[in-house]
Amino acid sequence: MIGAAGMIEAAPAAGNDFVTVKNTHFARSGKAYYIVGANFWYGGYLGAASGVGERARLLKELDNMKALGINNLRVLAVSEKTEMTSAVSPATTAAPGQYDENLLAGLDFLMAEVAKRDMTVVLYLNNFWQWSGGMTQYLNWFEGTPALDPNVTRDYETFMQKNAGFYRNAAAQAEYRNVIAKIVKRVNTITGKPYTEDTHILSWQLANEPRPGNSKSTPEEKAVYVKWIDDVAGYIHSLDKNHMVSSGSEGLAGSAQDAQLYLDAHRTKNINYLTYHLWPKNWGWFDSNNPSGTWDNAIGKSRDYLNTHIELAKKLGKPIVLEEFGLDRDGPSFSIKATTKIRDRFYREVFDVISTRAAKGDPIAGFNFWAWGGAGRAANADYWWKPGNDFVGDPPQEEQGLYSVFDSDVSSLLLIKEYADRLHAIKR
Ligand SMILES: O=C1NC[C@H](CO)[C@@H](O)[C@@H]1O
Repeated sequence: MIGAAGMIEAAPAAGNDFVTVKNTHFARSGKAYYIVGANFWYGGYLGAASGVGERARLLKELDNMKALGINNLRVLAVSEKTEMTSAVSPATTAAPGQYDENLLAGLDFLMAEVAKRDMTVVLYLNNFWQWSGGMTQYLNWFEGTPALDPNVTRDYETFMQKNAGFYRNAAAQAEYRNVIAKIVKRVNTITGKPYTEDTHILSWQLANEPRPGNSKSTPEEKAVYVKWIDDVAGYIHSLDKNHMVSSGSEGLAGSAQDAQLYLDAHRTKNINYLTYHLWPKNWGWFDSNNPSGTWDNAIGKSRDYLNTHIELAKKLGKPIVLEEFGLDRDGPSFSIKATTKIRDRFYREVFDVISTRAAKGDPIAGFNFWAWGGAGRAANADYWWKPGNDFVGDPPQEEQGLYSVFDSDVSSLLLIKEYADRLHAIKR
């Protein structure tokens, strides 16, 4: 369609209303809206017209996800240029005020194609981790400290404690707000539509997995974190009256295991719904070199984690989205040839808890598995990403194949389809 502005307009999609919160659920065009989602951090990268862009692949990935019943994508909106080898390049912003228009237009293209398929997108505006530059890169710009790559320092506790300095650094926060305004107030160069008017954006998200500090976060760090979430979410709402805002929190694992902190950080009216993530291997509950010996521990703790957060959502009276979860391939192996029997069993366990409690009316808004690898393939024998390689579900700070769900993982895709159908069938 050629719109009045002479711009190419996406065909009007079915549900042309914003997703909103209705009591403790999502609603859209008067109906319940459940997220059956994929993490697709690189969706905007594939949409670029040149350089890293692979628009033909993007269209195929979106069609394949749509066919499975996937209706939502969680996407990195902004990356920061950095010296760190564990980070993606190129980056959306090379320095304060300098932007890569090719990548920004890639996000435009993604949003235009998402609209044609009536999907929705959660766009996160920063990253607590280093794989897109993120908060440590802001501190390099404004504190002059080296951007810290935990893959190099092997010291996550120090990384997390120093990264929390981002919330207190006034110059970094000012630039972060400039970047937020750059994206939120953008006009899509493909459709001519302002992002604030795009009903296919489900929400803006402060960052990927923001944490208050490390596992020993102090009361002062926690107070700074709670205020940061409230202030930045309020700032986004001041720019955009239409869309929801979420934090991107992992839940208790990202809140120093402090439930009161998680509640305090998400009580504000500026946070419209809750998020949590589930990582049994990352958190040491599951040892993929000893699967039979650690499975019971992993699945028991995972079920507890799921149910605990649904209960926390009840306490706050807000919907909650499980927006990341994953497990590695059998072996363990990064190879696409490896089977995924254990991961499929884990996915089914997670889906069963989510779909059963959603059907009962619990404040569940859906899930996003981590992460869509699709047609992407690891390029190097050591499975590490290098500039120019395919993008897969695993960002550059992890082996390419660790948690990705590829288009050849048929058993996993069928499982996702099975549970997509279940969630979409829930009537509220
Ligand atoms: O946000 C995230 N959570 C866990 C993923 C897998 O380890 C990781 O790749 C990503 O940084």
